[in-house]
Amino acid sequence: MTVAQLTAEIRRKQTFLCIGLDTDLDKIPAFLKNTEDPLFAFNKAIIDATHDLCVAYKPNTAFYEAYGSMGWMALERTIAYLEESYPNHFTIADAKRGDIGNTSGRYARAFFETMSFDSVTVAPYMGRDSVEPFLEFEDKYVILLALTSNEGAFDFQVLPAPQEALYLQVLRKTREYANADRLMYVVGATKATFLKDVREIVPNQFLLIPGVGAQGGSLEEVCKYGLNNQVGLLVNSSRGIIYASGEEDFAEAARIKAAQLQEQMSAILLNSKI
Ligand SMILES: O=C(O)c1cc(=O)[nH]c(=O)n1[C@@H]1O[C@H](COP(=O)(O)O)[C@@H](O)[C@H]1O
Repeated sequence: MTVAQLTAEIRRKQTFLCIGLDTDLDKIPAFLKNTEDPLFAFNKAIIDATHDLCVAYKPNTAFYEAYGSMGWMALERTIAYLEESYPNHFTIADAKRGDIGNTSGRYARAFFETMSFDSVTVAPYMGRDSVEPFLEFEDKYVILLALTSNEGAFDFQVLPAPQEALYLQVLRKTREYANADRLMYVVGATKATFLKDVREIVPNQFLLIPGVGAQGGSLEEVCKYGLNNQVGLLVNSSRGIIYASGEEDFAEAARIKAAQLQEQMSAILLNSKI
């Protein structure tokens, strides 16, 4: 899926919501746990209940890797189901990878070829040759960590390096990478005011914004500083949507939470005339 198609879907559906599939066996409803593939059964129900309210899904691979081959199989089934049933949704493998070039190339193959994700999250710490192998794939995107939502982001990401904060240098430097048009960036919703500086360096790139919902970030603040004239945002919520209920009504409860965010997004798009 291309960025142009993603933007068209955002406009058509009036939503830039990404739903995080951080599917945790300890949190899913008890009645699903005895089924043959509980992680996939949960994901399928959430996806079927919310697909018209969002434009993207982001499984975080940690939640699947934690269960070994059973978890990885559920991840494969989830991406295959999305590709088959909802091919107009943008898919993000939240894997936060990045290694020497030779190894990054294998990670890229895992997520873009063996599985058919549209994008993968990548840590920029190892620099150009750790990121560029991911950028070689046509119509596939790399979402680079710029300023993350957690408290520890202040340990390194904002340090002067030396002229400006490291996360701003990450943005500036990576614009020079081969196929930089396939780069998107992560900025945490908990750091919404920083988006002003981010947008000065990357006015046109898509930003993935996690941290509304369970982490307390504000959608209004994110939009105030982060929207561009093509929208340019994917705002993710995981726990705040998928664990709205731990009972049999979990999928309907997730739909209600997703609908609340979609309505707010639709109103923001209308007011800002984007
Ligand atoms: O790359 C990410 O998606 C990510 C970056 C970041 O800075 N903060 C962050 O929370 N995330 C991920 O976004 C999701 C947030 O989940 P909730 O806090 O439950 O909405 C988790 O999968 C996190 O790993």
